[in-house]
Amino acid sequence: MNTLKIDNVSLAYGNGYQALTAINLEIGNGIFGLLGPNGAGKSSLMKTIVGLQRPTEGELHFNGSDIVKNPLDLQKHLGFLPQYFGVYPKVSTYNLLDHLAQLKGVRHKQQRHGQIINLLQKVNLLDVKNKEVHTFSGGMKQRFGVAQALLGNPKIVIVDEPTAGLDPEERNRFNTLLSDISEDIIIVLSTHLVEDVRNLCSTMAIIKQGRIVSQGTPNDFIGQLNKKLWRKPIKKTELPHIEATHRVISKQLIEKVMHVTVYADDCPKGFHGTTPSLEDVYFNHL
Ligand SMILES: Nc1ncnc2c1ncn2[C@@H]1O[C@H](COP(=O)(O)OP(=O)(O)OP(=O)(O)O)[C@@H](O)[C@H]1O
Repeated sequence: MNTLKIDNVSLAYGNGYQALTAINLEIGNGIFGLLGPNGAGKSSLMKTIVGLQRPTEGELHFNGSDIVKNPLDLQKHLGFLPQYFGVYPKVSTYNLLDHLAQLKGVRHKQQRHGQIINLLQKVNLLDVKNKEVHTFSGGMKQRFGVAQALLGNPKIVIVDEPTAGLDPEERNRFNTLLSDISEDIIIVLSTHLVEDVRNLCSTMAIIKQGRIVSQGTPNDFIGQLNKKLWRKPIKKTELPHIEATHRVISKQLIEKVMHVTVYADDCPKGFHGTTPSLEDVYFNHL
């Protein structure tokens, strides 16, 4: 079992901006979802974990090792899948993976070959191993991204907004792949897509303005809202009054009719009970 322990971590940038405040998280094998809106501090936390930023305060340990003092103790076990890839040089998929594997320290040619073929099979790109990556579709590029992140058998993989821009089929395929590889390693998934967290993550935290506002399992989160959410279809003109008198969690257009969901201990007049979703939890915390 791998462990990443984040104790009381704060980060202020050079201009004085406080991006993270007193973050405490303990993460084990499996997919951990870090959910938050744009600007909440997800990338700042990822950069601090991988050692690109030194925290202003607090400690980080990976498998017992102090990774603020010795970032390499995490970096040599790290795979990273960024949101977007840059432009690839005009080399084949196989050769690019071979080059990246060498950079990751996989020295023996035979060992590299075995790993690359195995990974290409896993991400379903073996048939196109001689094609250049820049000719791939978005989904194929993301699967290539998984293969490069897994070179050198990492113990922790950081994934930043991985399904942005993928069609539903590719997104499904990608999520299944991520789920398959997560058994023996830590995957930290940073995203603002609630559905991905719901489908993939065994544990999760919501980050807002640099602070963790809640953490637990998706089911715990949803359980907190049981029998607390009420819904009804409304005319748009009714919305200001409802917002002034209720705690509105979300507004959704269904077949052009606005449906409003509110939080309350008892069912407000004219509303009916609705089953909470992780999205409701997210909106409730924001
Ligand atoms: N180098 C920097 N110097 C100063 N402020 C920064 C720096 N990098 C990020 N910030 C600020 O820190 C805050 C958090 O940014 P961060 O990129 O961590 O958010 P995020 O949750 O990853 O957002 P997004 O989903 O948009 O990438 C933002 O207000 C951002 O402007």
